[in-house]
Amino acid sequence: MAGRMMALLPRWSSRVFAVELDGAPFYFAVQESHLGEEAPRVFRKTQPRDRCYSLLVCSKDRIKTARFYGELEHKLLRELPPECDLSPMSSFLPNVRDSLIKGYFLKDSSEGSSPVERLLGDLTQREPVMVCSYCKGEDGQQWTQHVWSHGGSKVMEVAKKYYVVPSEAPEYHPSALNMINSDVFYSLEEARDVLQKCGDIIPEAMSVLELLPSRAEARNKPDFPVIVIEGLDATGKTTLTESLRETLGATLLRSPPQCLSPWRDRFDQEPPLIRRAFYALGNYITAEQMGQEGKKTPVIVDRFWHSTAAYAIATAASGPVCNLPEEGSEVYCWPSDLLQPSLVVLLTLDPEERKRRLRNRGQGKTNEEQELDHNQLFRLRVEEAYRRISGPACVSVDASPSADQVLQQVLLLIRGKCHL
Ligand SMILES: Nc1ncnc2c1ncn2[C@@H]1O[C@H](COP(=O)(O)OP(=O)(O)OP(=O)(O)O)[C@@H](O)[C@H]1O
Ligand SMILES: Nc1ccn([C@H]2C[C@H](O)[C@@H](COP(=O)(O)O)O2)c(=O)n1
Repeated sequence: MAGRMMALLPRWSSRVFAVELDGAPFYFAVQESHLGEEAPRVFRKTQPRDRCYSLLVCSKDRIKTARFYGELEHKLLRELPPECDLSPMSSFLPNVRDSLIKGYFLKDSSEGSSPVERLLGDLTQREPVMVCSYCKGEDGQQWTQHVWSHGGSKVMEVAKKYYVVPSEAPEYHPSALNMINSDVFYSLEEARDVLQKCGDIIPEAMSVLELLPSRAEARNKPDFPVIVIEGLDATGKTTLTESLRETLGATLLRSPPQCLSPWRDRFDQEPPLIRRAFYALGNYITAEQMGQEGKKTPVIVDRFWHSTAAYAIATAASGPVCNLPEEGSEVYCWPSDLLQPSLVVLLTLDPEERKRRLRNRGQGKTNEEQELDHNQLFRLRVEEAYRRISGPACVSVDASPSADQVLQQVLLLIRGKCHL
């Protein structure tokens, strides 16, 4: 397995490894010769009896890789002894697109014999996982990385050994390397391709594919304006979109569209690659409805591509806002085959007022909505990603005044921009 894995991951010694401990990344690299380097910080934090391992998930089949990454975490949490700490880890070639592979860093602090090596040896044999163990040299400083292989009847053997050295933080956060067409989709074709490839493991994907337009056409502009209302949950989108529908005699649409409701929960359980492709496809179905309805009346849309992209980007990146792809990055560009609304309004709200509204409403929340509550950094990343998306960019409106005042404010914008 290690030989096959190494072929999938060429330039091993040009790779940087990032271990995330308590939300902060620790970087290291490997090299073939011993140059007397000091130990990287992640290893300096270990105790003498700790044994360290890395597991990186990769195969040529990206659906299999994405699904197995999630399953692996559950398997490890279930089967590892309680003295083991599991942290997210990744490996990448700095500034090389699509070079990021994800995995876990494992620290085993148990005393005496531990089942960890047998479990990892088993994984190496059966699954698309590359396992490495890390050993401290006799000088007490130099650490080495041992890439595992399975050798016939033996559970595992070491295929290759490298010296572990500290590495600088990369210029750009590594999560940005794989976002395009893995977290955010820029064409109907790319998103459809993902669902087509998982049809045999997720039968519901076939039902979704049947609802798709045969092709997307961004240039067929509707006669009437199309206005999208965006914002985090409980910022007042439903309240505002319903008032706009009444006031303007408009048609109200949403993304994901009603016809995808039976499968939304199912796709919410899938890893980002599949889940985000599902939401991206929802936008194309809504766009077709916008085109149809926009021939007859103005159209108001509750969430559209800004939501799909902003949540996807903010989830793929971790940590503070500076980890997002830089402003102006192609990640924030509107898909060329997706209908562009006449106006996108982003409702913004003070976090405390938003929580108050959520409490008053008292409905169940999706995992991502709960994350918005618990994780301030995630909320800040979503809000900033919304603001960075262009073509069309969103116009922010303060949603803290009364519902009627917000409506009047948005009507002013619509009349200014869309001549209604
Ligand atoms: N301007 C406002 N002032 C005070 N309360 C408001 C205002 N707008 C909406 N609300 C109340 O806040 C709560 C959330 O509003 P609403 O359901 O419209 O938000 P939403 O953005 O559609 O949420 P979600 O995305 O979770 O569906 C509701 O109880 C609603 O009555
Ligand atoms: N066009 C859309 C709409 C929604 N999403 C995702 C983003 C969040 O995870 C969640 C929020 O939706 P809500 O609970 O307010 O219905 O759905 C998306 O990706 N694209």
